Amino acid sequence: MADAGGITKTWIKKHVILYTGATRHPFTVRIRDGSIDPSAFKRWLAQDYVFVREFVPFMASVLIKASKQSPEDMEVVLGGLASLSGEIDWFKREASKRDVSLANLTVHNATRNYCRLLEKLTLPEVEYAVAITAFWAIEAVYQESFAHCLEDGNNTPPELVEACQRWGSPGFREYCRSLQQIANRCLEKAPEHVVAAAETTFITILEHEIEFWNVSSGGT
Ligand SMILES: Cc1ncc(CO)c(N)n1
Repeated sequence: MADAGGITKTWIKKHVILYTGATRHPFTVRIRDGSIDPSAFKRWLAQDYVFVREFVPFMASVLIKASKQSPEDMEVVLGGLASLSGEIDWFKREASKRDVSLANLTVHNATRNYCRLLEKLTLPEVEYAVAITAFWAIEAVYQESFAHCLEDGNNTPPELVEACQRWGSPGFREYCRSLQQIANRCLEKAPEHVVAAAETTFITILEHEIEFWNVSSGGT
């Protein structure tokens, strides 16, 4: 990924085991190999619908913090927030196509725990540098995971290509790069304790992403 370098790039290297665990998880590698079990994809679809609905207030909280920092930051975050309305519609259409009910869903523990983290990160006392780093990390994991399903040599089932393109497209890669640049700039100016909190949050997000993929793969 042509990333923005900076502090976040050093964290990707420092925590490469976790980062690889989140961005090359068996769930998405099976999509790329064409060996994904349809029931696993349906499980992921339902759980990610729950996640994306919780992602909205978190992104709104980042937008508020960004608006106090810089007009450019606010516009990048606003672009992401604006796309969520269409994303929720996409989940509903996909669920309907695949006979996945989005009503009375069983919310798995990994999904519930990840949503609880989002709620904590939404709080006003969470520093902007921590919040924007979290936002970038969450988006970057999906970007790298699904871009891999579209790269040369993939055997991704045709009916799953659109899902992979949602997060694996060059446009989404550029959006993630913009978020990474903002995070790097904030971290360069941040006091040490804030940088430490952002790194801890980065690690925690990778752990939650791995647990979330595990559920889709049939884990607990
Ligand atoms: C669990 C999860 N992480 C990241 C994204 C990217 O928005 C998503 N849709 N779901």
